[in-house]
Amino acid sequence: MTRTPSVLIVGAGFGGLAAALELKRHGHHEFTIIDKADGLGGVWRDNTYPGAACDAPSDLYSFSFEQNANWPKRFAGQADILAYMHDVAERNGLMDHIRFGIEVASADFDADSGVWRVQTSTGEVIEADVFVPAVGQLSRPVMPTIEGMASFRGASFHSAQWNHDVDLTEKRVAIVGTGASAIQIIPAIQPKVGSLTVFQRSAPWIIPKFENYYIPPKVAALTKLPVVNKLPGIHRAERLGWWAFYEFVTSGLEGNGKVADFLTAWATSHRESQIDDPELLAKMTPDYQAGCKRGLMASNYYPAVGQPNVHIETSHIEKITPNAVVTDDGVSHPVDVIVYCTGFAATQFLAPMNIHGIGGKSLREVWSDGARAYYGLAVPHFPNMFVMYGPNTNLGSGSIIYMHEQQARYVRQAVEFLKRKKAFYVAVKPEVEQSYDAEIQKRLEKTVWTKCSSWYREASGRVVANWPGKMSEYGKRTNFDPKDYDVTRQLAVG
Ligand SMILES: Cc1cc2nc3c(=O)[nH]c(=O)nc-3n(C[C@H](O)[C@H](O)[C@H](O)COP(=O)(O)OP(=O)(O)OC[C@H]3O[C@@H](n4cnc5c(N)ncnc54)[C@H](O)[C@@H]3O)c2cc1C
Repeated sequence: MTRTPSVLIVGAGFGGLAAALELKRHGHHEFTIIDKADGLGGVWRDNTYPGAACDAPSDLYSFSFEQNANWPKRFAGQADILAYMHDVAERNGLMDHIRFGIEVASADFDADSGVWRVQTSTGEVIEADVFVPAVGQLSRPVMPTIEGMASFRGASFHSAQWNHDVDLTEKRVAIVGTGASAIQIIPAIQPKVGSLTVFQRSAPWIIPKFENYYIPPKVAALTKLPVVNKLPGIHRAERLGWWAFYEFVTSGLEGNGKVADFLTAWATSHRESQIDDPELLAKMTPDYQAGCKRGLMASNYYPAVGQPNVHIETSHIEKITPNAVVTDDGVSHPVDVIVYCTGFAATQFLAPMNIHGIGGKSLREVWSDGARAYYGLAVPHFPNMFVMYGPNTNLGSGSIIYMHEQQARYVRQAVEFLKRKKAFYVAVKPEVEQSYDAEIQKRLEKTVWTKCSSWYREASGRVVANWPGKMSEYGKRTNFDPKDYDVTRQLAVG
C-alpha cells in the first residue's frame, strides 16, 4: 500500500503559490489551493493604491527558481508583481489546482480518520490529509475606531481597499497614518490633489530607496540593454548583492550597535538633506529607536511632504464630522476624502478561521497569549498542519518570498515523509516547540523590536511577527526532522 497525502492550501498569495510550486516541482500533484478572492495574488491583488510598490528589490522579491529578466523597475510596482505571479502560476500549471471565491470558515482535525475537514463559506466540506494555511500576516485590513466615522459624507476607504471610482483631482484629502502604505501614497497623489492633510501619530524612520542610482549610470545603462538584462548572471548577482545588504541591516536590528548606529545616521542624514524647513524637520524626526517599528525606504516622500499643498498634522484625531477631521487641539480640518492607512490585523494570524486539532483543541485558545509555532510552521496537537508565513517568520529587513521558499521546502519534506513511511500524521512534540519558542523569545528580547509598540507585537508585549535572526539562519535551520515529531502510523479506528 502506498499513501499519497492530499494537501489543501488556503490562500493564493506568494505563500500559497510557493507551497504549490514546491510540491509540483517535486512531482506531487495531489494538492488544491483555495482563495476567498476571485483571483490570485494576495496582498498584490488587494493593494492597488497609487504608488503601491515593493520595498525589496524585485530580483530578491521573486522566486529564486523563477528569475524575471523583464522587471521594468528595480523595485517593481503592484501591477508588475501581480503579472509576474500570474505568469509563474500559469507557466507552472498551477491554475488548474486553484479554486477561487471560497472562504475557509473552519478546519477540524479528525484523529480517527487522520484527515482535516475544512468547512467553507459555500457550505462545502473539503477533506485533506495535510492542511496548509497560507493566509499571510497582512491580509486583513484594520480600520480605526474614531467617533463619528460613519457620519462622514465624503468618500472614505482603507488603503488596501482603494476606491478607484473616486477622482482625487483638486480634492481635499486626509491621510490617516504614516506607515509603509502612506509613504507610497502621499508622493503619488500629492501633485493632483488640492490639499493633503496627513495625520501622523509617529514619524517613520526612512532610508533612501535606490530606485535607479545606486550603480554608476554607465553600468545602469548597460544593464538596460535587453541582451545584458537577459543574462541570468546579472540577476543572480543583483540578488546576491541585495541579499548581503539585508543581512547587514538585520544585524543592526538584532542588536549589533555599530550597524544600528550606522543605519540611524544614514536615515538622519537622508532626512536632513531632503528637508530645509526646521519646523517640518522637527515633525518628521522619529521619537523612538530606529528599526523598532517597520523601517521604510523612500526617496520621494520628504520632497512630497515639503510641498505647499501638504500639511503634517501631529495633534491626535478626536472625531470625524460629516465634512471634517477634528483634532484634540479643537481644530477642524475640512476634507472631501479620507484614506485610512491604518495597517492590518497582523498579530491575529489565522483568524477568523476556527481551527481545532486533536481532541477538539482550539487554536484560538492555544494562541490566547500570542501566536507561536515551531519555525512558524507547526503547532503541537495540530497534526499535519503547516502554516506559511506563520508566527515569528516576518522580517524587519529582507524578502518574505525567501521565507516562503524555506517553509515550502519544509512542507514538501513532511509530505514526502508521510508518503515514504506510509504514516497518517505527524505532530510536533510539545517539548520541541517549547524549547524552540523559549530560544527565540530570549533572542527577541535583545532585539530592537522590544523597544516600542508596533504591529510586530501582541498587546502583552510578546513579539509574534518577527524572526529573531537573519534570513540565512532561517534557511539553514528550517528542514523537516522526523525526530521533532510524534508519528502516527496506524489509526485507532479502521
Ligand atoms: C502593501 C504591502 C507591501 C508589502 N511589501 C513587501 C515588501 O516590500 N517586501 C516583503 O518582503 N514583503 C512585503 N509585504 C508583505 C507581504 O505580506 C508578503 O511579502 C507576501 O506577499 C505575503 O504573501 P502571503 O501569500 O503569505 O499572504 P497574502 O499575500 O496576504 O495572501 C493571503 C491569501 O489568503 C487568502 N485568504 C485569507 N483568508 C482566507 C480564508 N479564510 N479562506 C480563503 N482564502 C483566504 C487571501 O484572499 C489572500 O489571497 C507587503 C505587504 C503589503 C500589504
